Parts: sequence; structure tokens; C-alpha cells
Amino acid sequence: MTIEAATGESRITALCALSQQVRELMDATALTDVPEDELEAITADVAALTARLRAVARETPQPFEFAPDGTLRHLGNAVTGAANPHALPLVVTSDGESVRAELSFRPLHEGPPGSVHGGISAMILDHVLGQAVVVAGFAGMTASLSVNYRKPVPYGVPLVATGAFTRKEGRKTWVEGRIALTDGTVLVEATGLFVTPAAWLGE
Ligand SMILES: CCCCC/C=C\C/C=C\C/C=C\C/C=C\CCCC(=O)SCCNC(=O)CCNC(=O)[C@H](O)C(C)(C)COP(=O)(O)OP(=O)(O)OC[C@H]1O[C@@H](n2cnc3c(N)ncnc32)[C@H](O)[C@@H]1OP(=O)(O)O
Repeated sequence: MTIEAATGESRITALCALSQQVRELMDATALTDVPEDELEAITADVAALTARLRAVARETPQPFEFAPDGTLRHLGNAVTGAANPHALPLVVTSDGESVRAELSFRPLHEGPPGSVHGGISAMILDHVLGQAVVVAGFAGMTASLSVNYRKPVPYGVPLVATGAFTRKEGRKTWVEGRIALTDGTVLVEATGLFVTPAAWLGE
């Protein structure tokens, strides 16, 4: 994987602003109760906007790159990418040992009525555990992810996701993590095995 330095920061800022507006469009779509003729008019407007965006398009989302401040970023990532409307986006921080992200799900993420889809929670934990692997000094692809759903995950409520290294054996790294309420009540727990592909090590 080649990681390049970013260029065109003001355009990136505009792209992130568009992505945030599209998130708000998706949220509004999931909750709207406007009448049918208004739905049809809005659909035509959105189709026109989609065509304008597709006028000049890339084949893959924004890449892994070095930001101007020297940090690595992946603006196209489905979980953390500020330029990907699918992303919350999750902001993951580290104290050098473990990782942590404050998050709040939205009605858009509903699975069972009134709570968050289990696959969405698993996606967040997959990413948080993956960053815990990186913070431990390794990198890998998720080989297996085991998720234990303790309590329904509410949306519209501040939550904390955490992840930490547990052990390492050859190219295999095990990590664990959870999503909890801010009072520490655990909602979802996960353990993950990440494997560094031999090719990444030049083997
Ligand atoms: C994507 C991360 C990029 C990292 C870049 C680095 C820095 C960037 C900085 C920040 C980014 C932040 C973090 C990243 C955040 C999130 C991560 C998200 C991760 C994903 O969302 S990623 C998508 C889903 N993921 C896949 O798409 C994987 C598809 N798959 C494969 O690509 C291969 O399948 C692979 C590579 C898993 C293994 O392939 P391989 O050829 O290396 O495996 P091999 O056979 O050599 O096995 C070696 C040893 O692992 C054991 N082993 C293998 N597979 C196992 C399994 N499934 N279960 C149990 N054990 C397993 C064997 O048993 C053997 O064990 P032993 O050595 O003891 O015999």
C-alpha cells in the first residue's frame, strides 16, 4: 500500500462539509413524514444533485494519506472517514496503550425498533479493535470477530467504545473491546483476531 501526502486541503474541507450535509439528508430521509407529492419532488431534486456529483468521479474513495500535519488519515473510510457519508464519522483517540472513541448512534442506525442494529455495533467494534492492533505496534486484517450483545444499544445517547491489545503470536494479534454507556455499563463486548498478511511483511 502506497501512502501519499495530501494535496488540495480547501477542496477536502468542502468535500467533508458535503459529506456532513449528506449525513443530515440521510437522517432526515429516515425520519421524514412529508406528503407523497413532496417526497416525489425531493426525489427529483436529489437525483439531479447525484448526477452533478457523478459528472467528475473517482473509482475509489479518498485514500489513506498523510495529512499536512503529518498524521495518517483515511477520509474515505466507512467508519472514520469525514469524506464518507456512511461514516459516523468515528474519532478514535489513543493514550499509547488502548484506544477510545466517544460516539452517539442516530435513528438511521436502527435495527430492532428503538435500538441500534447489531451489525452496526459490530462494525464500530471491528474498527476500534483494528486501531487497538495498530496502537500495539502491529497491523492486520480482521480474521475473526466475536461479538457478545449484553444489552440493547440505544441511539441518541452518548456512548464510549474502547479497545485494547491482549496478546500476540507470530502474525496473529488478539484484541478486545466494548461499547458502553458513559457510566460504564457494558452494552456490547467483542474479541478479535487480526492477522498480518504475509505479503505486508514482504514474506
Ligand atoms: C485494514 C487495516 C490497514 C492497516 C494499515 C496500517 C496503518 C494505518 C493506520 C490506521 C488505520 C487504523 C486501523 C485499522 C482499523 C480497522 C481495521 C478494520 C479491519 C477490517 O475490516 S479488515 C476487512 C475484513 N477482513 C478481511 O477481509 C480478511 C480476509 N481474509 C484475509 O485476507 C486472510 O484470510 C487473512 C489475512 C485474515 C489471513 O490470511 P493469511 O494468508 O495471512 O493466513 P495464513 O493461512 O497464513 O494464517 C496465518 C495464521 O493465522 C491463522 N488464521 C488465518 N485466518 C484465520 C481465521 N479466519 N480464523 C482463525 N485463524 C486464522 C492461521 O491459522 C495461521 O495460524 P498459525 O500461524 O498458528 O498456523
